[in-house]
Amino acid sequence: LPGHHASLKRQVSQLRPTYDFIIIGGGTSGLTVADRLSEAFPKKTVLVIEYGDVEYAYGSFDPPQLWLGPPPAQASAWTFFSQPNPDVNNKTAFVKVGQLVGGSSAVNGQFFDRGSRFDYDAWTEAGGHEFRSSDIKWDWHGLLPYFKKSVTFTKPSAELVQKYGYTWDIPAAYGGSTPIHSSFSPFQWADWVIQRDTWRDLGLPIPKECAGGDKQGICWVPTSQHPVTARRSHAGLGHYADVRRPNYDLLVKHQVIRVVYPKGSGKSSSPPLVEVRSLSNPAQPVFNVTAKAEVIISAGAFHTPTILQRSGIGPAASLAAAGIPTLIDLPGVGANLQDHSGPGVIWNCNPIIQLTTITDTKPRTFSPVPADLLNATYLAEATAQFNEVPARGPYTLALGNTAIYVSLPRAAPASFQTIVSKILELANGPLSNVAPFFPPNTDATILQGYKSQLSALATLLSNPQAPSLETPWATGSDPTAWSFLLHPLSRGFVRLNPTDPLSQPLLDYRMLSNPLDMDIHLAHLKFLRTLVSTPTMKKYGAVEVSPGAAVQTDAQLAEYVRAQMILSFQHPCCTAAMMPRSKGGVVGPDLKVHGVKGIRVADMSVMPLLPGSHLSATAYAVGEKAADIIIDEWKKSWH
Ligand SMILES: Cc1cc2nc3c(=O)[nH]c(=O)nc-3n(C[C@H](O)[C@H](O)[C@H](O)COP(=O)(O)OP(=O)(O)OC[C@H]3O[C@@H](n4cnc5c(N)ncnc54)[C@H](O)[C@@H]3O)c2cc1C
Repeated sequence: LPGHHASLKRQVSQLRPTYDFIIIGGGTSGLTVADRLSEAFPKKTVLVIEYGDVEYAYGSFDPPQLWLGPPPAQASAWTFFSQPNPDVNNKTAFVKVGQLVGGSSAVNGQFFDRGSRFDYDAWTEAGGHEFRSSDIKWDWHGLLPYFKKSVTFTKPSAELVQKYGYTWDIPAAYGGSTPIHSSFSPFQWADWVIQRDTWRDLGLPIPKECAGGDKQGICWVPTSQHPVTARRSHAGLGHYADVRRPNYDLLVKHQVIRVVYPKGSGKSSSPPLVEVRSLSNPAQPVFNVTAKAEVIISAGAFHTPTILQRSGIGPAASLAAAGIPTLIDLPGVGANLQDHSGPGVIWNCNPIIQLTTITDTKPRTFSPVPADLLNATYLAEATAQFNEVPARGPYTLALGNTAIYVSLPRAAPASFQTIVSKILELANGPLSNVAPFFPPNTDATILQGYKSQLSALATLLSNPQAPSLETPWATGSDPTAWSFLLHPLSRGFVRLNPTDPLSQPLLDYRMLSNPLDMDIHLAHLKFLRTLVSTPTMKKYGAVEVSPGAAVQTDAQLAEYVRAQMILSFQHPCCTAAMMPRSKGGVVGPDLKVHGVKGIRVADMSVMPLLPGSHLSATAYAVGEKAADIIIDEWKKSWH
């Protein structure tokens, strides 16, 4: 990112006396909101306060050498280890979060998909009748215009279409012209056809477009990538660096401590002040920045609830434990943590395995394959290709751009009804039936909201068109089909560290605390294990390596899940959920925090339920919709 943008501020002394809007967190959703508000109100001022810096991001796949080794120590991402998960052999979740201008969009795997229409419809269903009367709708129809607006999709060249068979449908899914780019990589590994043919053998449909709400079968997923340079497109570029607007300031290397109401004004008077501290000069006293209109918190699923809790907005007991006076007892702040998780199924295929040995001179069936990156010459070549303008080669593929999406009725025709009935039993039963999935003394409003969520999830999981399993397939030495549990039933939480509330929060994922998640994992795994019998896998001599022939019974498979599952696929969310207050919610459909004035939340923490997708496309859409809601409201009051 260009470091000398006129609006870039490094000291609070460089700020204006006041701002109309203050946005906390210069990440995916936050910068989207900032861009739109500064555009809509040229005479009003917008300040974004960001913890990290304006810098080149180490992404998941750039610089490329990171792919194979551990990432170097870097300032551009936080790494978290959760508390141990008792139901998963006490394993801890390892989670990364972007800490720079652009937030997680600047370091993620660039897989740029959206959930299915049913995932977003479930948000409305979970909100229940309290939200049904709202004019603001967060269902698929309410979000689609913002999905479309939030990106510019560029269709691939005729040559790439010919080579790989990429498909898309612009009217169904795209049409926007925002400088956040979605395009297809110019590269595929040669063995990608094994995946395609295997999935085809299973009879899965191949939709022309999976971003238009109907996401079932074998999907091409674009990459968040510039169509010409083939390099990462992210919020820091599209919603900050590319924007030249005199009313838009960005303060970097400052941590927002809390939002605080001016003395004597009380929580009902708006707007609060934002208290910040310098990270580059810790000796500097904390500083209050004044917002004349409102404050929007967009610090992501871990830090948004932390900032609210430091502001005295959260569960009274944990605030007290951290020595923070309660402004408003809102038990849902930090609760409802969800993430994608799952184990993989691994095969050994003759033509691929023979390539894992660099010195192997046997004739190749496919070339190149990811294992070639173990060869220093190929690695250097791939790196050089990535550094060309436009970039070429394997690193432009980032995380990959295909996955299959399968519903529970399709994956487990014989058992899905039993699973769904058990979920419905919980949804319709007493609170005491769901209480064991939560820590002792969990507030009744949270349990009530959880029952509403279960009801919506039962609808979702019984829908043959709504995916419950995502499988991105990693080729390479051993082809692996990862089994993403798209709609988890277990809930974790994020709490302030009571001994040091300014440090990183404590995460408790509580994975598999609802044992029905295990039933769904088993259903997914059993489905994936059938792949080995497809004609394509047989043709390549595939043998299941893991779970392996010895794992047959449900009990053995469950042990396999506990031993092998990855606890976070880097999609934490839902910790300031858009649910009624009576259901443990934190914000309403207008994204205002329940019970206080002048504070909204706009980021991945507002989702009540995790959609069946990677999250960045939804984060942009949430930012776009949040901005529209805010603009609409202030336009009315300023005219
Ligand atoms: C390693 C990784 C891989 C991923 N892969 C993919 C993928 O391939 N595809 C996909 O779609 N999604 C992926 N995701 C998820 C997706 O990128 C995120 O869910 C999404 O970008 C989150 O957006 P957000 O606006 O909620 O938060 P973020 O974009 O994380 O923004 C939050 C911002 O707030 C700042 N902040 C936090 N606390 C404070 C504070 N106290 N004061 C000031 N600023 C603060 C942070 O520094 C950050 O910049 C991945 C994420 C990670 C981390």
